[in-house]
Amino acid sequence: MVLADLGKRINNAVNSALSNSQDDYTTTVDVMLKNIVTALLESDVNIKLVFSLRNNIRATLLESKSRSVNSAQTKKLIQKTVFDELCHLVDGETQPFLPKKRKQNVIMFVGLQGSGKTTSCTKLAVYYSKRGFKTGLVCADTFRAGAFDQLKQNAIKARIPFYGSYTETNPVRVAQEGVAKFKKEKFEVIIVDTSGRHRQEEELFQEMVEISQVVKPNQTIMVLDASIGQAAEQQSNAFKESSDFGAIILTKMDGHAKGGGAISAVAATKTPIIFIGTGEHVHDFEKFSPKSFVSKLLGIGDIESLLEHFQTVSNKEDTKATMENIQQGKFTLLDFQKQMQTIMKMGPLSNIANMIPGMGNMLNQVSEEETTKRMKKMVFVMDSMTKQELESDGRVFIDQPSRIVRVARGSGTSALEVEMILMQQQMMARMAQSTKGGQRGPGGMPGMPGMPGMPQVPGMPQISPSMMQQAQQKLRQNPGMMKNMMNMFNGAGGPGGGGMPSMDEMMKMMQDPQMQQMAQQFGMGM
Ligand SMILES: Nc1nc2c(ncn2[C@@H]2O[C@H](COP(=O)(O)OP(=O)(O)OP(=O)(O)O)[C@@H](O)[C@H]2O)c(=O)[nH]1
Repeated sequence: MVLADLGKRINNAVNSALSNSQDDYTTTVDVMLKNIVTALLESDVNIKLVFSLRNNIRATLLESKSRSVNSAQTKKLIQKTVFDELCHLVDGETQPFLPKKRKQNVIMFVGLQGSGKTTSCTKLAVYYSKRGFKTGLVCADTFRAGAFDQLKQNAIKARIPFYGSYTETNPVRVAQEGVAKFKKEKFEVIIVDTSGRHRQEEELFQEMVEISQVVKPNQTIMVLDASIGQAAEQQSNAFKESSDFGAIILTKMDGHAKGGGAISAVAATKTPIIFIGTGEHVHDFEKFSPKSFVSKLLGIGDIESLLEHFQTVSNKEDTKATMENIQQGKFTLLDFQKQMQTIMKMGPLSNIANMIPGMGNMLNQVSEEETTKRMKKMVFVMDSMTKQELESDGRVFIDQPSRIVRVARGSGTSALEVEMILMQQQMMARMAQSTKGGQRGPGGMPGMPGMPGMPQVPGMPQISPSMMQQAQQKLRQNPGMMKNMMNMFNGAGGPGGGGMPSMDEMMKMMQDPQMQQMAQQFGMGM
């Protein structure tokens, strides 16, 4: 998200206030606010909204009894007040409609041409379909040549049933027939894509009114391109007059620094933003919640979104099989392959890293391109294994090293690269073994790819023997560090400790300065 820069600037402003021991409390608050205000205005957030945020933060902080910025209580108050006010800035404070299971929910899309309507229709269809709703897509865009083909291609790729016509030119009739067909077939979510025009024409508004009258949507969603920044407010007001939409999807949040302006402008209209589009791929779609958004913006991480995202891209059957294996203390190469494929489907790694507390800068270590290349190689290696090898615990390769050479040849990699993958799978298998019998739960995040073995996040530098030696030397020179680390691991794994850390524990460790120092020495950025 391009908004990372805004988040960094706000963070810097807060952090320098927290560490300021020279100025008095009021001056510290004012300097912090000046920096936050400048950052928000430069991100195209409406000036009135920015000043209201500034006044609210100032009033809350100056009302506080404590006047020393050094007190832990004041520090907490500063952080909490800024966080809450940023949430308030992007919160429409209205609850959107939520489709109900075993009911027929019709959702109609409206928006200008090129805003990302068709793409978002498919993304939403995939979202609901992955959550067990029987979902269908109707293309009522008869205006743009190729619109039906676009929706059809997207729908086929995503395996979503669709309806449209190459010959019918009346969009109202297509919408009516499509919805009627899906209703008859007991579909639970029926999404209707309508045509967009390049400007807000009377004719377009009339068409939307007519379609709405025949399909009687339970929810109308307006799609807005975030790159228009605060102009989003004016555009959504213009649409509101003819189409009573109850929710907004903001697209192209990946490509524009003005996204913050668009979100706050829309929130000011009290229409809930339900999703944001963060790329062209069908899975580049995030459920919008003010807290999650601000957490990610400030680099606090957002496990909720990560799990949401994982649920959308993962194959339920595969995840279930892997979880069953882990519970029995197994982690086969096939499990590893499936997890890798899921990670690859999760979209740009920087998006994922941003959701994990403390991992936002992981990719600074290795470029995104290089990371993806390494991950692809891992998938190629596993694709070159036989079914029997994949379903094994990996020891067949240790017994017959000639298999390693064969796989390396088949995947265009080296024997060393194959060995590295086997080593990673073995490490995960050992962790699975340690969780056997449910004594400590699966550890890490259930079914979360790569998570049980955080140090093996693909793309992160591998630990070479010489790095290990250096780290050991550093540990010998600094026994306190070792003790601290041991304590952390011994305390992990729930009551009794000594086990695999849970996700929460893992996150705490990752944020611990000593752990971060350790990780640097091992050549792994956190
Ligand atoms: N980067 C990025 N591109 C997006 C996003 N959503 C859609 N797009 C791209 O925006 C372009 C327009 O998207 P469409 O879905 O065709 O737009 P539309 O609103 O249906 O357009 P009409 O059918 O002409 O009204 C396409 O190239 C999409 O791939 C997003 O969230 N991020």
